[in-house]
Amino acid sequence: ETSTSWSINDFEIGQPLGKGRFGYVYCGREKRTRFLVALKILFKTQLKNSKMEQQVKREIEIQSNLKHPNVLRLYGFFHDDQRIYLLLEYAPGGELYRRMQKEKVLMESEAAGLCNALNYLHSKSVIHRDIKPENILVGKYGILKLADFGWSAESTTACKRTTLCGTLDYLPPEMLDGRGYDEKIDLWCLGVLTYEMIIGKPPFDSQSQHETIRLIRSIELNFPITTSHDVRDLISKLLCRNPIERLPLKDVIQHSWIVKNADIKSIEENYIKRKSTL
Ligand SMILES: Cc1cc(Nc2nc(/C=C/c3ccccc3)nc3cc(N4CCN(C)CC4)ccc23)n[nH]1
Repeated sequence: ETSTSWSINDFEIGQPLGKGRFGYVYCGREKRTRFLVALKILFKTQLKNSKMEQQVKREIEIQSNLKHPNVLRLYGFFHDDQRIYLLLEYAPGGELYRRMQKEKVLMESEAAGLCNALNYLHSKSVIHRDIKPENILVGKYGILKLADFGWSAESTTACKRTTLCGTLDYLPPEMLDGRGYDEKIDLWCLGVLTYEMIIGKPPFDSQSQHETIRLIRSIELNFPITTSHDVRDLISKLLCRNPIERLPLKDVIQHSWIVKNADIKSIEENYIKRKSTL
């Protein structure tokens, strides 16, 4: 936590983990302590051309003072004449959406952890605005880590990006109607994401984007018969067309399903138990 100024020479760079919008993310290790990190390397020239310096500055400001087990830590940053380096927490489980493709459904406890993260963000008046499996990493014991704050806070470009990337599944009705949105958008996305993690596909999934939009507008919610009553109850209270009817986070984290599933300890215990049965 000291304000030491790091340099790239303090780290051994491992294999690239992925390519973000403005540069690569590598696994890295701090030489002295052998502490694993994820190094997000951004090129200054690219940022300048796309006027993204503000965006990156905001990502750094927001994420560096967020400290929560379900929010990916930004430990610090440094730069040299060509690059900016973000020192991010290393999540050994990889990307959630890849894991969902492999394992189809997750443990209810892991999905519940996200509500705690969201509640924490809103208590710090941060709106994530882009909650979907692509922006979530899997930490130790399967604990989910909300990442990628490049689109949070006031940035209005989020919705353009979401539609650009074609993942309509997470768009709430107010965005489809071009109305304004506020932090209640995160509640809608939490409902969609919880549904997708428990059931294995998004609630308004369909072959055509047109049909998805129709389903979002009409909020046709169908649950498999195996879905537990309490998670149905929670999801139905989050996926309300009218944002003010959505269950506020303070009630979400007291919901029977969350209380039963959310605490980190039970996630760790379940995870270790599950690992031993595999
Ligand atoms: C910031 C960060 C990443 C991270 N960990 C990981 N990120 C990414 C993919 C990252 C990425 C980054 C930018 C764009 C696209 C993907 N992939 C990962 C893949 C991992 N493995 C090990 C576990 N295997 C099951 C899957 C492959 C482990 C950690 C990963 N911790 N902290």
